[in-house]
Amino acid sequence: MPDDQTVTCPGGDGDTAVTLPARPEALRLAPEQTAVVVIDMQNAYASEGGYVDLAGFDIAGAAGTIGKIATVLDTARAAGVQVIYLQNGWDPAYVEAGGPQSPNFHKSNALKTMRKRPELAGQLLARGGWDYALVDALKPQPGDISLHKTRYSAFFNSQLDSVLRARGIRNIVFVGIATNVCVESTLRDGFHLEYFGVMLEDATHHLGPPAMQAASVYNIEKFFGWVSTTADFCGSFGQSPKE
Ligand SMILES: NC(=O)N/C=C\C(=O)O
Repeated sequence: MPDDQTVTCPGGDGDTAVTLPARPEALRLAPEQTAVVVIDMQNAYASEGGYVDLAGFDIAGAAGTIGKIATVLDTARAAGVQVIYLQNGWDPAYVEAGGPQSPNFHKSNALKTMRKRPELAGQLLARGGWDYALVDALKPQPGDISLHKTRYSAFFNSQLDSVLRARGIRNIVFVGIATNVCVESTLRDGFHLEYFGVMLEDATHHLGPPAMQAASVYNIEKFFGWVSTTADFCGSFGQSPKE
């Protein structure tokens, strides 16, 4: 019977389900129908000398998310929750980025930074380069899935939807950078594709002023999904050892 305090997500009425404390409601989640999606934990977004640092954003808070995400992923793997990494960027010739006919050409701060500083051309978010690579502390483990994306939403022109559907996964736990850009874009698209999305607020980091993190948390809690924490995720799924 549905109640206002707990939402039973797909699979959440089965024997394996755990209760994840979250806002505005707790969630009943089955590990085998849940994935942790790690958004863009690349040097570009989390390391000094990476794209967002060079573009002038404050990345001081980004390092703190790395340890939180590592803890979440250890717990997820032990509980049988699928881990999926996304990496944002383009081919080294930037064909996938689009030219002047694409809004991405005009809005991507990576492309704009490279146009302003030609000595950086070919370095930012180019597949195969350091900037595109995942941070050393968060390398995929056997059984994890790695996917590429070329725009903010991980659902757009990627394999994410089919990878999830092929495994019967309907619930997504989001961690990564940036809360207000790629995390929120993906969670919103997931909502429209009927995925249940929950963001771990202390395992994400925003781009721009702190109000951006608060705005995304508000949007997600109020309109698109649920918000929880690393400690609550680990407390819930840590009780759920894989068979
Ligand atoms: N990963 C992200 O949220 N990216 C945000 C901006 C960009 O990629 O330019």
